[in-house]
Amino acid sequence: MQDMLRDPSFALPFWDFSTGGSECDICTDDLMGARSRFDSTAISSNSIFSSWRVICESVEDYDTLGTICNSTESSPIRRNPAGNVARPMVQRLPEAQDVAACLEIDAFDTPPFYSTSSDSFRNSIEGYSAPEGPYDPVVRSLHNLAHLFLNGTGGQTHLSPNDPIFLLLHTFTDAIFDEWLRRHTADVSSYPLENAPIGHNREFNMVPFWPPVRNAEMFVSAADSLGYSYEVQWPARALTLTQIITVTVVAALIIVAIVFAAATCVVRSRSFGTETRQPLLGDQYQRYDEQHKTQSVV
Ligand SMILES: O=C1C=c2cc(C(=O)O)[nH]c2=CC1=O
Repeated sequence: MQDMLRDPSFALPFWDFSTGGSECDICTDDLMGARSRFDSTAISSNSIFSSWRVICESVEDYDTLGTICNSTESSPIRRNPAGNVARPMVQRLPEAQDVAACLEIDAFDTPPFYSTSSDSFRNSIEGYSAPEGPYDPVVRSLHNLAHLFLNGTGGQTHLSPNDPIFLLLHTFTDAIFDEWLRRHTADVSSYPLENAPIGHNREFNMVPFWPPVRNAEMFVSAADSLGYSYEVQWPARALTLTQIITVTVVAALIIVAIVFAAATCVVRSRSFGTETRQPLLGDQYQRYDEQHKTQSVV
């Protein structure tokens, strides 16, 4: 893209959604559009995106027209970040620690290679399992949570690409995948060969790319496949409770050992000091009688 644009400074932006807060930090008029002051679910008229219109809004048309989308424009983009009062769990964005936890999962995917998989990096980053891996039907995390947080056009699967935040949300999601590939030096053999949902097995084509691209071909870093890399400051993993306890116990033992050693030194130096100040001849002392070759205490 840099070559096509003849702009070596061109870069794909990403939205680090792992801020843990209830603010959409990119929802400002100089970026993706602030909230309208007159309608809490609309984009401010100061933003170019307030004039954007949603296409492919009618799911019913998919069936009746026999086409995926006829490109007719309908309503404006809706967005009400953190505003889903009926679902408090999606009122806060993922935490940086969620990203760190997800990056630690070893297996790319686990049976049944579905939204119910546990200990699967794929399902964790997608956001259907807890970031650490266990599947929980109630949980929404990372990518899914970022979508649902937007609470509007960007939160509905068939509409979300209409909100320009979609691109930024997905470049960050892809950056996490890229970092996972780097950390785990993942081999394509960890990508399920069969039994994943249609389109998701290793040798299946990625719809809708043309010419066809197989999933296996994209299981390499962005630098190797597409010639770009991400500039992200990855969060360090917080210590687990076991690690905290271990560190605390070891630190306590070291402190006890130091205190004991110091106390021993003090006691020794004190007793040494007392000894040195003892009179050479005390009240009693030994006397040697040269004449009788005997010793006696006086
Ligand atoms: O656009 C999307 C909207 C989503 C909502 C969920 C959910 O977990 O309920 N997941 C989504 C993925 C999307 O891509």
